[in-house]
Amino acid sequence: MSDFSSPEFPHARKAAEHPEGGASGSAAAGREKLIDGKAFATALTRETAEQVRAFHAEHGVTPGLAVVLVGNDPASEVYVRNKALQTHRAGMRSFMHMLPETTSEAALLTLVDRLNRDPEIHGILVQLPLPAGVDARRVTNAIAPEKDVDGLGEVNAGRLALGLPGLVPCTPLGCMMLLKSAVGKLRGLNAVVVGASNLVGKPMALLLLNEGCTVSVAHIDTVDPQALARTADILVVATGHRALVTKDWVKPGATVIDVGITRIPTDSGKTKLVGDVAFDEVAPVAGRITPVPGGVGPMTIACLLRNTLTAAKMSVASPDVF
Ligand SMILES: Nc1nc(=O)c2c([nH]1)NC[C@@H]1CN(c3ccc(C(=O)N[C@@H](CCC(=O)O)C(=O)O)cc3)C=[N+]21
Repeated sequence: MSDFSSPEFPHARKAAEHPEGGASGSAAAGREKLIDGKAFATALTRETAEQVRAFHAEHGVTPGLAVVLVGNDPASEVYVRNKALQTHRAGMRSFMHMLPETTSEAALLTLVDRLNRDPEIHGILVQLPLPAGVDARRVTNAIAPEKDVDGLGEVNAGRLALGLPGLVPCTPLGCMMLLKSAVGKLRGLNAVVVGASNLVGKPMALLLLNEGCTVSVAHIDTVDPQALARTADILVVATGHRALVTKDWVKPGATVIDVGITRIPTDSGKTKLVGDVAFDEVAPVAGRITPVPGGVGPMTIACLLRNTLTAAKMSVASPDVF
């Protein structure tokens, strides 16, 4: 069972094992500062796969994840296929529903209802954003709370706000794991979350609060987000504005978690992924920092698999949580 106040961190490496590189900007110091989300995610998924095997041996149940994608945005399709691949790699079953852009809200609600009743499915994720004309809140909320592996429905969001056990949104959960690994004890630290979305910013702020941080949230109406960010021992950035956070936003030694992912064209005619943090100038100032790609993104998928296993475990334990 997930516990908002004390998530398990199976691969947490203590901060002591990672001596700080100081505020110098050498390439070597830069590498030491990196928080390797990709490696962490690989280890976490390996452990999830082991637990899936043990769970199957004990209960004869294989965890199943249903992913619903509406429309044909190429980037989303790649991402959803990657999820399916990883799901199989972890020994789980994957049920893909790729629907046309013209899919109605009623059709989506009918599908979600069917998935809710399907005993082979333990986790349901409806990829966001949904097309205009579909009420995303209504669809998200139609997912049964015990299958809501995105943690975005009102029941799980409410449980997070109350500090009760439940399913935690994957991206913030992944960020917390990386933070625990990089920083160790979070209690008493100043945390600033830049961005107040329901998907990342708000649940992130609540998780940090539940861990004993003093939390501030900067958002679109915040008068001086830079000054606020500079008070942060822990700075989490999730705005979707690339390179928003420059070195002047960061207190020397702070731990910086970059959630943003924007795909931009390169000079050679290809594309590359960049974050919300101007990595090259912030890395020398930060104590520890996540890269993009290879930081938070891989953790999101690893946590989705972990949440699916958690949901499958709950389905056999018939817990009194929901
Ligand atoms: N209901 C819902 N839940 C989500 O969690 C959700 C969603 N809708 N809609 C779209 C966003 C986006 N998202 C990503 C997850 C992993 C990577 C990821 O693995 N990124 C790799 C790079 C992948 C690449 O190369 O394209 C990385 O950062 O290293 C990216 C993006 C989850 N989202």
